[in-house]
Amino acid sequence: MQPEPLRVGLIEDDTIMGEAIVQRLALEGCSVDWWTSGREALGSAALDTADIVVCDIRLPDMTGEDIYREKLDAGHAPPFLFVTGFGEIDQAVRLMRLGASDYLLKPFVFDEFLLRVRDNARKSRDGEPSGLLRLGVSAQMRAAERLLDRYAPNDLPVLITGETGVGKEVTARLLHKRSPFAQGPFVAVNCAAIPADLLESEIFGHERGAFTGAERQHLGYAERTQGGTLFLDEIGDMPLALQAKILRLVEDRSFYRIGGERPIPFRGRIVAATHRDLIEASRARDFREDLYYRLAVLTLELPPLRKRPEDIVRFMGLFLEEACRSQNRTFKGFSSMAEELALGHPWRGNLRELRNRVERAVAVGNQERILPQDMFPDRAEPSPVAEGFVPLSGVRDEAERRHIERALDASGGQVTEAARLLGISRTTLWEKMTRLGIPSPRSES
Ligand SMILES: Nc1ncnc2c1ncn2[C@@H]1O[C@H](COP(=O)(O)OP(=O)(O)OP(=O)(O)O)[C@@H](O)[C@H]1O
Repeated sequence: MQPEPLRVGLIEDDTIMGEAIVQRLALEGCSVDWWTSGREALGSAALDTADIVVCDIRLPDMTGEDIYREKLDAGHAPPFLFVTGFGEIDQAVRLMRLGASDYLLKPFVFDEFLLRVRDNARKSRDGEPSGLLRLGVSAQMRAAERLLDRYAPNDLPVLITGETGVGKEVTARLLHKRSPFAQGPFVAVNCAAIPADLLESEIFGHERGAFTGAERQHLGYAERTQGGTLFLDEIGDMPLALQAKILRLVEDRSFYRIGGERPIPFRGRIVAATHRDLIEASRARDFREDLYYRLAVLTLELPPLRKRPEDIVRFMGLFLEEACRSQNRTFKGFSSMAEELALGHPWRGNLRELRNRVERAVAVGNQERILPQDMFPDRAEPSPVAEGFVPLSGVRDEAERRHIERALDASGGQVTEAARLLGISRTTLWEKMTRLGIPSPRSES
C-alpha cells in the first residue's frame, strides 16, 4: 500500500525562505500548507491535522511560542518543529519541555531539515504522544505527568513500573524529551528480548579479541548514550550477574568494555522500567536489593488501563484516527455497544492491546461505526458466513494466543519452560507475547 504523503504545516513570514521550503518539501512528496502569520495559521483547520508543523519563532503578529501555547490550552497541539535563531535557543528548549517535538537552528542545511521533518513526523504517526494526548487524560495520568515534570530536570535514576503495555517506554521517552538530556539520544535496551549471554556485550561493549568471535571492538549502548538517556526496559528480567555491573554503572557512573582495562565514564541518565514487583523479586533473591534501591530513587507507577476509563475512551478515539489514516479507511466512530464492552474489558495488555484491537477492527469493520465483534471477535457470537470472513492472520493470531496461554498455564507461568514446551526460543516467545498483548504471568502476582 502507498503510504499517505506527509502533511506539513509551515508558519513562516519570510517569503523567500517560505517558498524555498515549500518547493523542497513538495519535491520530497509532502503536501504543504503555508501560513505567513500566527493568526492565519490558528484560523486554519489544516493546522490540527498536520503530521508536523514547522514554525518560525519570531513572526509579525505573535511568537511561535504563543501559537503553540494556544494550541496546548485548546488541548490539541500537533507536533511542532521550531526553527530558531541563535538568540532564541532558551525559548526553544522551554518549548521542548512543554512537549514540542524538536527545534533547528538557523541557518540550516536543507538535508538536515528534511531529516528532522521526516523523523518527527514519523514518530508522531507511529503513536508517540504529541501535545495532543501525552500520557493520558485521566486524573491518575495527569498526576503521573506532573511528577514526570518534577523529575525531568535532574539526573537521578528513575524507575517506571506498571503492567505490560501500559506505556512505560512512551513515558520514558517523554521524560527524556523534557529533560536536559534531550539533546543526546534516547537509547532503549530491552533486557528481556536480548539473549542473556549477549546482553553484557550489548550494554557495555567489548574490546577486540575479548572472546571468541569478537573480531572488532564494539561500542555498547552505555557508550552510545553520550549525554542522552539509557532506558533499561524489563530490568526485572536481567540476569543477576549483570545486575552487579549495572549497580557499578549507577554508583560509579563508569563501566568497562568486556576485555577492557580502562574505566569509561558514563555521561547520561539511567531510566529503568519493569512490569515485575522488584521488592518481591528481591525477597525471592531474583533481583539485587541494593540495585533496586539505587534505581528506585525516583519512581513512577503507571496504573493499569482498566482503572482509568477516561483514558480508554480517549485512546480508542486516538488509535481509531491513526489506524484510519494508515489503512486509508473511514469510520464515524465506535458503536455505543462497542464502547460499553471496551469500558468493561480487563485490558490485560493495556494500551498495546487497545491499539491492536482498534487496528484489527479498522481492518475488518464493514459498517459506518466499529461494532463490538470488530473489536472483540473472541467474545462475539460466531458471525454468519454472509457477514464475511475474519482475515486468516486474525484467526492465526487467536489460535497462537490461546496456545501460548495454555503453555504458560502448563508451565506454571515460567516463560523459559513455556518456550521449551512450544519448541521456540524464549526471545521468540517474548516477542509473540508482546505482539499479541499477552501479559507476562509474573505481572499478575
Ligand atoms: N500516551 C500514549 N500515547 C499514545 N500511544 C501510547 C501512549 N502510551 C502507550 N501508547 C502505545 O501503547 C503501546 C505500548 O506502549 P509502551 O511500549 O510504552 O508500553 P510498555 O509499558 O513499555 O510495554 P512493555 O511492558 O511491553 O515494555 C505502544 O503501541 C504505544 O505507542
